[in-house]
Amino acid sequence: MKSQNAGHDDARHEGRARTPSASSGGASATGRSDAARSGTARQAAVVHFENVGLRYGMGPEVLRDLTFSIEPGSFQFLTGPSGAGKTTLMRLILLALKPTRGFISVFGQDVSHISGEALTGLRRRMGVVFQDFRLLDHLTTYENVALPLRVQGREEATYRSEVVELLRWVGLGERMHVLPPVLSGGEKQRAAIARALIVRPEMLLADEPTGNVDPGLGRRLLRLFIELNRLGTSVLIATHDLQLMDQVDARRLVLGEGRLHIYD
Ligand SMILES: Nc1ncnc2c1ncn2[C@@H]1O[C@H](COP(=O)(O)OP(=O)(O)OP(=O)(O)O)[C@@H](O)[C@H]1O
Repeated sequence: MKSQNAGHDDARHEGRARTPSASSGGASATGRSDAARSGTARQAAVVHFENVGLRYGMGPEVLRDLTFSIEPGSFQFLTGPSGAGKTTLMRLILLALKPTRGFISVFGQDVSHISGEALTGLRRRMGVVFQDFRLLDHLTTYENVALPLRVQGREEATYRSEVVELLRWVGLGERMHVLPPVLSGGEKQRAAIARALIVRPEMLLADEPTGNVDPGLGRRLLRLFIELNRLGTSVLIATHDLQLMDQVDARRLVLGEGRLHIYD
């Protein structure tokens, strides 16, 4: 594995993005400038950050000069000590926070001056597993997982078997008709994962998705994320769990002291 400070990582990411002649410097044989190629790399990336900084209120900068891309169909872990800014970075990607400085694009779209409607459209393309699950207590497990499909306006008859199959897969077949308050922490986590996966998102963001489950189930959930990734979804998993990360030879984004280091 090699480490690179994400702040000096542009050339590698341009090479990674599927742009012709993206690895050489200056004007290329195609006649396109570095700036033009960089623009294409941004458009090709699912997420692109350039010199992004974030501070809460008048506090110190929590994230500094983050420059990196998440490519279509890629799989990566986001890690770093407690308080390093993993959740903050996820919230920036989710467009729940605005950066204090720098540039962010999501699905090729500059999000600095985006309308509320366009923002909702971009968010719908992402599946999210929050650390605190965010299940609705008055809906059953089945209804929670089916909710994103209902919001899309789909008829229950078109998705019922899909939802039931996914619930069985995550081991909640017997718990689909109960309300979240009676689920265990691990069961809530699996329900939250199923709800994120049911829409087959283009990008999945998961904050500590195996934090409340035993190692066996953690491996099973990891396999589910890998399978989703094989089907084309870009996956970003924030975790402290070294054992989990050691099971996959995946890229690691490591936050420390406000900076991002990337290990491919
Ligand atoms: N809403 C907020 N207002 C002010 N400071 C905040 C806020 N949210 C987070 N912070 C601070 O920003 C820093 C990064 O927090 P964040 O939750 O992103 O870290 P983390 O890496 O996800 O931590 P953990 O692994 O413990 O979940 C911390 O110092 C935290 O105290």
